[in-house]
Amino acid sequence: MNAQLRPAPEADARLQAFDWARISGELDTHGCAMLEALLCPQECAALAGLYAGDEGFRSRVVMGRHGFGRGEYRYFSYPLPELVEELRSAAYPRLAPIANRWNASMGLPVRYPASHAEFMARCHAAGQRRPTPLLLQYGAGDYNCLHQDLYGEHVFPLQLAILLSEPGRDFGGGEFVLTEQRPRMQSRVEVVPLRQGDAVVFAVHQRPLQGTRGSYRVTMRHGVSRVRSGHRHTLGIIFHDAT
Ligand SMILES: O=C(O)CCC(=O)C(=O)O
Ligand SMILES: [Fe+2]
Repeated sequence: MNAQLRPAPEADARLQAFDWARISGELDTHGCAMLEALLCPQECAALAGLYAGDEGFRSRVVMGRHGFGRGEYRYFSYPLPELVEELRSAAYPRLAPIANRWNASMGLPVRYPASHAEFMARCHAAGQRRPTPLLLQYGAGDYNCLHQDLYGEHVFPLQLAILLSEPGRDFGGGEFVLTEQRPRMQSRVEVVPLRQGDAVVFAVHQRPLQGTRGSYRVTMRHGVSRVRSGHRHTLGIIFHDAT
């Protein structure tokens, strides 16, 4: 990798501290893995605080207007806040080998380049130029329906969500949930017990599942259960851009 393609050293070192063999194993087994305390409380508060500002976003979506749930989110504009940009480019090279392994085992031909800059070039060349990292904001009664963050032909199959608020103190309810729909079987649900600053890395839409008769594809969706009290903010880092 040349210098321009290399992720920022600070974010890279922070991610390096996690046990990637464990994360990779949990992704294979469960379709998600936690990265505890990826951000400190000050960083969480600073990021959540951006939500109310007038700058740095390309659009705002009120979920209730689209049947997406209740609550709202804003997509960042480029240039992304430094920390978001750094985490996106530093997390990607650790996830690309997992994504490539998953595609190989699902019989999918797409392979992902080693650096996020190279993957961005692929997205941008295909007209997917709009940034997808976002901040979400929920109040009492809000929720996020099960969904998949697909924004065009090019999809990176893993994404990150970082909880910026502290459960029990800032909000109640509002659990991050994932469902896994297996062919001709009943669906499985997973609740991810995030605390403030924790990240979850999870499958965007499909993942391979090792069965007794080989590997098959399962369909994943994620969402947030009803926030029962208080306010909850999340940072979402999606690696493909949008049309
Ligand atoms: O608020 C959450 O925890 C879920 C956010 C989400 O849907 C995403 O980051 O893609
Ligand atoms: Fe999402």
